[in-house]
Amino acid sequence: MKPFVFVNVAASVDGKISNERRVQLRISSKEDMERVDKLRAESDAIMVGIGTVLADNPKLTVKSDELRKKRVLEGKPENPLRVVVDSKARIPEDALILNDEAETLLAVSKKADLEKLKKLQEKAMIFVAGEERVDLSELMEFLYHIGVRKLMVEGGGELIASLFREGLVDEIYVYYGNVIIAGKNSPTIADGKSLDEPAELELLEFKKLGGGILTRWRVKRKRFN
Ligand SMILES: NC(=O)C1=CN([C@@H]2O[C@H](COP(=O)(O)OP(=O)(O)OC[C@H]3O[C@@H](n4cnc5c(N)ncnc54)[C@H](OP(=O)(O)O)[C@@H]3O)[C@@H](O)[C@H]2O)C=CC1
Ligand SMILES: Nc1nc(O)c(N)c(N[C@@H]2O[C@H](COP(=O)(O)O)[C@@H](O)[C@H]2O)n1
Repeated sequence: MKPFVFVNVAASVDGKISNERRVQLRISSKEDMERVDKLRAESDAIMVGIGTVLADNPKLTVKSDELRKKRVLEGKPENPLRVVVDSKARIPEDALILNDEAETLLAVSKKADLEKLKKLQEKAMIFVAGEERVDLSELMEFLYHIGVRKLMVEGGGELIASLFREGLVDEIYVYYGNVIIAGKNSPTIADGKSLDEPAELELLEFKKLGGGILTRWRVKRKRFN
């Protein structure tokens, strides 16, 4: 069993999610950021890859006081669980995602350094899955087991591509901001190795939002290799 998995990313019109320096760029409009905050508040967990943590140093918390209060009234923690996919435990010990505003699960592989894990254990739950890289299917089963039913994936491109390759994505939201970023080496919505066959999607929704366009897609067929 696995949670319902949806991806949310903001891309330029040319499909980039950052530039060649891989710095955090604001692509979403104010209206889109509010939508993203609602999606976070409705989720049980929010996942990112270590590339995103190293580039952006995100907190992945719900920003609206009202939405956090609503979660508490519903008997949930103020913020969803944060999940970092990080085979070798490269996460800096002072990463904001390890702060005490929310619980964090660090998913590592057997390659992770045990001494570093001992230190990180004070700040995050550790889950080991996979020999070299984190075994994403095993991680999904574990998340379901601990009660995660709705998982939001916020990037980056390499993690998103792996999730598609393994047939783990149910839906994807792409917000196209009104910008062009360019750059052959700029990260895109799905990076890493290309899929053997393209993943087929069904368009569920599109609308103008702020200066850009919000699209929502369902993954029609899950296995591509
Ligand atoms: N505009 C937007 O909406 C967003 C933009 N971004 C941007 O994206 C960029 C970061 O993306 P990217 O560099 O692709 O990094 P990711 O966040 O996708 O992390 C990728 C890393 O995760 C680790 N990993 C562990 N197991 C797996 C697995 N099974 N499959 C895939 N990855 C795995 C790998 O490192 P290891 O082998 O060491 O474990 C890998 O290099 C930044 O520039 C950031 O600003 C990010 C999120 C959203
Ligand atoms: N939806 C969206 N729009 C953008 O323009 C973005 N740059 C991102 N980035 C994602 O949000 C994370 C930052 O979260 P916090 O504000 O620190 O809570 C960042 O790491 C990306 O995953 N998203």
